[in-house]
Amino acid sequence: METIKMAIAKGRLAKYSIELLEGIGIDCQVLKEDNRKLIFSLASHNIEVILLKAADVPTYVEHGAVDMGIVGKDVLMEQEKQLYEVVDLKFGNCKFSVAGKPSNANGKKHLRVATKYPNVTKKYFTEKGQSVEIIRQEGSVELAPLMGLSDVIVDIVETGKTLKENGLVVLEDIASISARLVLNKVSFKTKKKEISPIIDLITEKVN
Ligand SMILES: Nc1ncnc2c1ncn2[C@@H]1O[C@H](COP(=O)(O)OP(=O)(O)OP(=O)(O)O)[C@@H](O)[C@H]1O
Ligand SMILES: O=P(O)(O)OC[C@H]1O[C@H](OP(=O)(O)OP(=O)(O)O)[C@H](O)[C@@H]1O
Repeated sequence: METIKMAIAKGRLAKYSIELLEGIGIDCQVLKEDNRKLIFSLASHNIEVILLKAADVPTYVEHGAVDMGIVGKDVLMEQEKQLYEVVDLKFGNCKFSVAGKPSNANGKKHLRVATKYPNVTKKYFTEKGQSVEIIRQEGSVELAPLMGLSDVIVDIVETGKTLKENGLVVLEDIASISARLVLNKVSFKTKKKEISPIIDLITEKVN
């Protein structure tokens, strides 16, 4: 049996990803130990797990550095990498929205939009025929309209708390987001025997 290499996003999705693997009978105790290791061998199932930044998961999967990965749909939409998206894991639920001050800039000919997701933003407004200037941010995107840097933002909304506490409102919803199981296209063929049972168990577990 060949080893299956799996990438899991650190951060918000890690805990749920580990719970999912445990839910299908894979012992993940080593992943819960408080250390700085990044590669973990789940020997009982011949699986190697690597932990990395969410935004790097599709790169590892596309290049075949790992066979499969767990990552948010937001990251997949932004990056549009060549990989197979096989299961909606139904955790990490949130959405992409356009948000701004209640007295928003709708109707403006040219909209300034602050975001961590320039590609998603560009695609959305292009499809609407709205001309935009995209102002790339690394975080705390909600600040931009408050400080006059942008007219609106495109960001992730989960509970809506961040928007509310900063006096912003959702103006338009763009897409629903949840975590996805993704596969390298070559591994799907060459390691089908090892990968298929895991996909089946995960599919059964989340549905
Ligand atoms: N409220 C939320 N804000 C951001 N991401 C969320 C939220 N709820 C669920 N998610 C999901 O969790 C993933 C982000 O988790 P993580 O904590 O790694 O994010 P991050 O803040 O983008 O990380 P980083 O610090 O690496 O920039 C997203 O890709 C998304 O799919
Ligand atoms: O609707 P809510 O439940 O309030 O969640 C949404 C917020 O969470 C994320 O920010 P994050 O915590 O990742 O910080 P960031 O601003 O540094 O991106 C996102 O960018 C929103 O700001």
